Amino acid sequence: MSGDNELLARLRNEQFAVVDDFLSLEFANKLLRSSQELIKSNAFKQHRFSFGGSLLEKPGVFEIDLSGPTCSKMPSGLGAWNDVVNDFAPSFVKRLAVDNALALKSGTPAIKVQLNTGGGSFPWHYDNPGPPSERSLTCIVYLNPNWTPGDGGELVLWPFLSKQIVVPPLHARAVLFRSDTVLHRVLPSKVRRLCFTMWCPGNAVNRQSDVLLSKDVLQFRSYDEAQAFFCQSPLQRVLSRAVYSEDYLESLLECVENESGHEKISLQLKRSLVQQHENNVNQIMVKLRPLIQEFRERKTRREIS
Ligand SMILES: O=C(O)CCC(=O)C(=O)O
Ligand SMILES: [Fe+2]
Repeated sequence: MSGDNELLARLRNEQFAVVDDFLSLEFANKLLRSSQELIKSNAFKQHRFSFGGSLLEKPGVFEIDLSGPTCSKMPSGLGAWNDVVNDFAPSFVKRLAVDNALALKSGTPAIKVQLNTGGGSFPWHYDNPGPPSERSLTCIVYLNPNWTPGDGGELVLWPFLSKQIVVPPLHARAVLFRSDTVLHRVLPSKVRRLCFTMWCPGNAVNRQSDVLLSKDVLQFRSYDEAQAFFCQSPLQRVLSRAVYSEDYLESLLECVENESGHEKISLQLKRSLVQQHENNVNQIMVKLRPLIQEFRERKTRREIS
């Protein structure tokens, strides 16, 4: 239990935590074997995501939604994944339910098993981008006993205006973070890479003060004070795409243009993604230009220091 308290303190103070040996080696290996059965029976489906009104494929990323209606009908069954759904995940949520800030809802969280191959990546994003999402805590668990540097597939966390943290997807390692304040991406994976994610919903996410950037909120006495505020507030999501504009676009194109897909995206789709991204950024700039410019400068200073 003291382990849980330490974990919760880290989540409160830093908004993320990396936990090695999160699973026993025996359980991690069992999950790996069940995943291999599921791969053989073609149970993993193409991952899709929406951007600017289009539903796009992430080439090289496949998944099984363990909360979905189809998973009980898997040809070979879920094997050890049943233990995650019925026992491991709900007891994990129960252990962390003491934390008032996360205010986790009890029960089984949403769970996804994910397979990346041949260059599959994720662009910069928040797992909880705003209402109607109820995600409070993300917990990703990696199942890659043979991962070595050079394989790619690292998770990169980017706490607001802070340094990037690159996390190798090592076997039985978990990465936990607040779904509404931790910007992150996944680097292209050159080898087969497995993980599962538990998204735990909370009762206290996306309150008005987390989504509405009013004039009252913007009464800062200094940019240092503003930075300290946005670092810990989900309101950073309003600014993030403009502050990290180049990084968002570069990672988005890297993700959808991955050539392991059936065909390269058309020039027309690429243009419309760039346009949509620029529209989003301009909408933020029109309202908050001085603040964004200052934060962009602070970001650059951090990168070169
Ligand atoms: O594959 C990972 O390490 C994380 C994937 C992710 O960010 C997501 O599913 O939202
Ligand atoms: Fe994510």
